[in-house]
Amino acid sequence: MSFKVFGRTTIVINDLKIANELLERRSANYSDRPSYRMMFDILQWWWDFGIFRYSDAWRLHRKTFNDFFHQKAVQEYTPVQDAASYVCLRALLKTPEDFFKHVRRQAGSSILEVVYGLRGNAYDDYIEVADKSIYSVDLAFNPGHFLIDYLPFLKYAPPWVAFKRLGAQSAKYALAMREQPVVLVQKALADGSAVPCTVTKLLESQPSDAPGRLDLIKNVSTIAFVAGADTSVSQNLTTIIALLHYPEVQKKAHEEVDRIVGRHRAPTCDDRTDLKYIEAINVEALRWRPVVPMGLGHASVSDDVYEGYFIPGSKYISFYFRAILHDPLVYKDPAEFKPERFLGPNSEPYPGGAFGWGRRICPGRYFSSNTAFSLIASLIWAYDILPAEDGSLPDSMAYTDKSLRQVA
Ligand code: HEM
Repeated sequence: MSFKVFGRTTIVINDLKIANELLERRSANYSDRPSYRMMFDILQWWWDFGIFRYSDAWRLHRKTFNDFFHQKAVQEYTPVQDAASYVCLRALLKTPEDFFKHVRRQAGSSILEVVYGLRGNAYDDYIEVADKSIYSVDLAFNPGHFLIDYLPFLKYAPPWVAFKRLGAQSAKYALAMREQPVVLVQKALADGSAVPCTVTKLLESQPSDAPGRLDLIKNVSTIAFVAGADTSVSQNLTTIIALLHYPEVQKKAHEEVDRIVGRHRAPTCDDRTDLKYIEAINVEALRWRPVVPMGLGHASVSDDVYEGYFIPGSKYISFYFRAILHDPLVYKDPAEFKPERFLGPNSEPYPGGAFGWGRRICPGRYFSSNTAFSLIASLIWAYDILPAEDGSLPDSMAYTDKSLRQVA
């Protein structure tokens, strides 16, 4: 399907076969991004390589990021993620009413510790700044939310226009969020108190006079939190909602954890290969309520033809994940939460599209799978997840309408 808004054509992919063909097999032609003018020019997220055009600058950022987050590299971080899950378990016992905050801290604090070596109160300071910037960006990723993405000349609109005022408020936080933690790490390195982390490794491994060195370090470190924290939280909250709505799934998960881990210790990421049912629960959560329901836009580089359809270059490619990941021809009873679909000899396909496709596929997916596993396995081990005392359940469809799916 395609449609035109203010002369800009958007092609919507809603079929797994087409997504695989265009975005995987022909990914050299479909790895560009549309120009996110609101984010770049107004909200000052020009450092975010997730929205860079397909270019050498993007390749350099992506490679640098990937050096720290590829499948093998993330194994080094699992003790940090497991420790964050135990902190969450204890916090839930003390103040269960702050449930959302604790689940968010598990994902956010792991990233901040791995990337900047930040611990304790430094997490709260950072969150305060980041939240103020991320709020507007969630809106800006929604196609069509800001007209400037279709009418770039609006960049010259006067400063009192609503989107400009919003931009002016949140831009200073975007820049502070990128700047402050790296400055803290530099100071810690200077006084000998730095905790080894991605930024210390980058600062120490690159010659201090290399052009653009500090910008690159700031850019790749900032994106880890902004792309990785709330996405993981969304997945984890979806899983918790599913466990409430499907008590039989929770029962099987309890049985698996009791059988394989037992009561004498809590689970860790090292149990991932053995706790297959927990693993399947996390995968099913990604399919059931995809975290980024419309993905991140791709764009074609040059003209192409697919099954007789002409696809011109520079066109915006969007996704309808619900159609792809709830296709009844691929997933039986797609509306049901059934981890079993990923187990056994006739298992259904892994919903990898939830992390995107081709050269732009989410480079944080290995890290986030550990975050999800660590939290859900620990919660199952420690608690029964039950409805409220009055028996009510959260609405399993109540999410916000932002680009990132968030429990309402
Ligand atoms: C449940 C968790 C997550 C989900 C569902 C998710 C999903 C996505 C999706 C759909 C994209 C766009 C892919 C495309 O354009 O084809 C993306 C991009 C990205 N993600 Fe994730 N993500 C998650 C966690 C993370 C984490 C933990 C990190 C970092 C540690 C991260 C870092 C990134 C980055 C840097 C990009 C931009 C890639 C590029 O443009 O080259 N993500 N993610």
